[in-house]
Amino acid sequence: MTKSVTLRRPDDWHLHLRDGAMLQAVASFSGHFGRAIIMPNLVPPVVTGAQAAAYRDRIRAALAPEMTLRPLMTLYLTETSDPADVLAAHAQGIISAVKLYPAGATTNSASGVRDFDKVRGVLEAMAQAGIPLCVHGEVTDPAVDIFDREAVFIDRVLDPIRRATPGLRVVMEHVTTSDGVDYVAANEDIGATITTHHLVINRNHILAGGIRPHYYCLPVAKRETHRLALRRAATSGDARFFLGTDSAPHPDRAKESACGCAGCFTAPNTMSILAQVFEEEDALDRLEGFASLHGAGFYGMAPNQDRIRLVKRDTPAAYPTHIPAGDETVTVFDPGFPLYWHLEDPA
Ligand SMILES: NC(=O)N[C@@H](CC(=O)O)C(=O)O
Ligand SMILES: [Zn+2]
Ligand SMILES: [Zn+2]
Repeated sequence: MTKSVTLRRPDDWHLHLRDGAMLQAVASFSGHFGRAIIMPNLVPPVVTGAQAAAYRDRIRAALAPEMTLRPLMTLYLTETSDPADVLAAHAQGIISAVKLYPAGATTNSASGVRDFDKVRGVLEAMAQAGIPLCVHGEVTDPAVDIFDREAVFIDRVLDPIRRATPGLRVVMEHVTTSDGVDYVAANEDIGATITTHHLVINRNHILAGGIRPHYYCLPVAKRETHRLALRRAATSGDARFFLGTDSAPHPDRAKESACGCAGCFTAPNTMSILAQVFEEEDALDRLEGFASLHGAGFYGMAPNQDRIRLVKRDTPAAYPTHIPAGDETVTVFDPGFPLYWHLEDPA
């Protein structure tokens, strides 16, 4: 008997679409989502409401008319961000959230925050207005081991910010550790996105038997116990955990380098991989919550009205291993197993 699962159309609560030729190349691969929170770490970053509106329009123009994706924009928080501009952009419906990058923590984060006291005014205004703060949760202290940077961030930065700013709604983006999962599960006014790739790979995939740049992302994948904790959280039914693919395309040239950059491009095969993961966890009935309901609930939005169907067939689903992007190529995330779950859209 053919296995299948029908879901409300899923949303992606953490997505990088880039700009220019890369935007043109990758946008359609996320076209089947209902909505996506678009990350603002362009060069230069999306800092003002006007920049966010212009970027939103470039994204809309890159999507074919039949695509369902609606971009939900974010502002990149800097130490000089103007609370009035943030509030106005939200009041005008241009932005859905603000993104906090600790300076130097990840791709294009140089304009991020060094001194968290400097953004206190913006965070207080956001708490008042109910604007969520999306956080890249890693410290940048070179003395802290890269595998510990998420756990240390919770103690040194995230928890103090939340205590100092009651009512601030925080999304711990791309949570990668059991420490992160436990912190979210124990608190209110907080949610967490979990990526597709962190449900599949642990740190061995990056380093054992040769260095594999296409599995390198930030936060870096941790040891197996953490991957298992993420799987439990994603399949738990707890509404604080929801899908944010963090699909983050880079040209192969930039990843296959002596100093390769961080990011996995998972947009093309995310739904097939997630169906496989949830089937392995005997939790296919919870995929809809994770991918289609919990995130919308956190952001105070209704679920999408229409549905998609995932069908398990005898033959693997076809997806490209690489895609062209201008003069470059981008490698699609390889989960390391064949994908028998096919996306049927509409259901
Ligand atoms: N996740 C990544 O490894 N990279 C992201 C940035 C980010 O989300 O931290 C990117 O923009 O390439
Ligand atoms: Zn990040
Ligand atoms: Zn990201």
